[in-house]
Amino acid sequence: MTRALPDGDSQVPSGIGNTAAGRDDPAISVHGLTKRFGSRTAFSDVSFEVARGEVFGFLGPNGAGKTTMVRTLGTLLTPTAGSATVAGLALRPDNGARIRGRIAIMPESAGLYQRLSVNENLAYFAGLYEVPDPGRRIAQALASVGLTDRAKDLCGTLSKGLRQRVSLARTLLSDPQVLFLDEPTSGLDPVAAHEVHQLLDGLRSRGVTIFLTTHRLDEAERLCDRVAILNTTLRVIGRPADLRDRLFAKTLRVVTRLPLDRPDVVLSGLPGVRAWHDQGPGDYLLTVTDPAVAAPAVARAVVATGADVLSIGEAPHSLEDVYLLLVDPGTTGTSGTTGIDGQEDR
Ligand SMILES: Nc1ncnc2c1ncn2[C@@H]1O[C@H](COP(=O)(O)OP(=O)(O)OP(=O)(O)O)[C@@H](O)[C@H]1O
Repeated sequence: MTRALPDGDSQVPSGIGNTAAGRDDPAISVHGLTKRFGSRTAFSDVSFEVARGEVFGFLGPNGAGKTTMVRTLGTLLTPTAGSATVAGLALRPDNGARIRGRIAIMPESAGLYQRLSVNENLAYFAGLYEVPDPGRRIAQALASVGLTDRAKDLCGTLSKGLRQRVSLARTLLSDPQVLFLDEPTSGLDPVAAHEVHQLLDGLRSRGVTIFLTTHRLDEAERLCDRVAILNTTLRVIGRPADLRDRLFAKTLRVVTRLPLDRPDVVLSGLPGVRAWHDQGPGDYLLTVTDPAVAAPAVARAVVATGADVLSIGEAPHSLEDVYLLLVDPGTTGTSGTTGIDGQEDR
């Protein structure tokens, strides 16, 4: 699904005649993009690609540049340097209107008129976007977010989760190829957030490309094909599972009822075991090359000493571990990091 961005592939097609590219071309292609506000750098020299139909997560701490990236790719801000294509069009001022015709942005705050009904809000925005056949489009968008029966309610009377759904319906009016969602579940309770996740699953199955910023690592892990971690510069890109494997050594945790008498003798030199240390009485963390090879060997060796094994299993790392390691290395002292040499495009 993803395409590499090889060296020298920085040429963005020029000319307003850059019509939608072929199905294999990326939905978003960013090369060396930088945005500064005066002396403040929001993001610098960022490169990545998002495939068509991909759900791409953009993670980073406060002030990392996520919203600025969304606003830049959404043609609301002009980049300071670098180039990009969005929905098959070069990111240039003279392409702004055409790009906006192919994308939609859902900002962090819903931006709805509280004293207008759901229907009136959507009709207003359909007019603004010059959506053809607005009545049908509004009905479709409302059905997509499960709000058909709330169409006449005033937006001001809706819960935050329902308003977020109206906001999502608004972005669907123009039938976008690429949807930018800036923290779509910010401030929602778990049930409302789950509903938004289900809606995004529905959009994914319809082939919409989704560019999603979030602080919620569980959300990124659950929804995104790939994630990028940004902190002014891009730190890493990859599938959540690949990032965990790439950044952390595999570890096995072995817990015995009583501490082993000679763990150094028992655990050293076993197949697939590279190193070990104890985390407490009868609690051992082993760095292994392949858990499937190491676990049976470790189990046999420990049981052969007469010890009772209470549990043995792979110690998982979460996307949160990856995030903390890259964004704030001081917060992790975890074992077995393999190190990373900065940004990586796949
Ligand atoms: N219009 C602006 N003028 C000046 N500085 C700005 C402007 N917009 C953003 N910035 C600065 O750019 C940097 C990146 O901001 P941005 O809002 O993109 O971060 P973010 O990752 O979205 O943060 P958060 O997670 O807190 O929403 C910050 O230092 C911010 O203060």
